Amino acid sequence: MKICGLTRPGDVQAAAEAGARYGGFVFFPKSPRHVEIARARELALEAPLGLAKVGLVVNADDALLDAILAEVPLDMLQLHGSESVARVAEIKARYGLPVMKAVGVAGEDDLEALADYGRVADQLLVDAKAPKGAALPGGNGLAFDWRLVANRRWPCPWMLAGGLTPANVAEAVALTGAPQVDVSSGVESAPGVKDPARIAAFVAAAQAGAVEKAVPRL
Ligand SMILES: O=C(O)c1ccccc1N[C@@H]1O[C@H](COP(=O)(O)O)[C@@H](O)[C@H]1O
Repeated sequence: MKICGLTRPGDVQAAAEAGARYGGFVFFPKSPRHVEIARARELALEAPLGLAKVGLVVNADDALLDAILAEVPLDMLQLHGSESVARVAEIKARYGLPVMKAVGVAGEDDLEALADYGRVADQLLVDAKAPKGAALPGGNGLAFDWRLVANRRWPCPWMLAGGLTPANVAEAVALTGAPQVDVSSGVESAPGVKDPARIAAFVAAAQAGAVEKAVPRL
């Protein structure tokens, strides 16, 4: 499980204590979850072992990636813009870190891109496609039709994202068979403010969904 958009030390602790395996830091100034590099460094240094630190960027150039990685000890990069397949491969080679590519899904036509990116990325993040004109390419609290990706396999591991909440994540996991899930706005009390109780409820519900998938109720 990944909890994205951590901005305060308490968020990092809450994610780790709930059992999340990944914590995300957003480097995108338009986002209410944006963190400056110095702040992200402090948060990353406080993260307990076992919580992989993911840096989320949107169409970042090398200068920005150089600046982030010079300061912040990240374990993975999440590319959440319109980066091409070639750019994903370039970033992976240049920085030597695992790369997760986010792909927005609204219909069947979007699934081909997942296969293409899946051949170069280490992970795929299958998110809802942002509406035209949206300020953010993700983190909008919008879900897509999960039946589109039910029981799908791609060349690399994948995470389901987009509009997940403590109330719907069990159903999303049970329906899709997603091996991992990612959430941002669904575990907040206000934009950019994570809620420890919602984080704990989300992780517990996602685990319940995985059990439901493995052992369906009769
Ligand atoms: O969280 C953000 O602010 C954000 C900004 C820019 C790109 C992506 C962002 N978040 C990612 O989007 C998914 C879905 O978010 P939500 O759960 O629907 O709010 C999230 O998992 C983040 O990885």
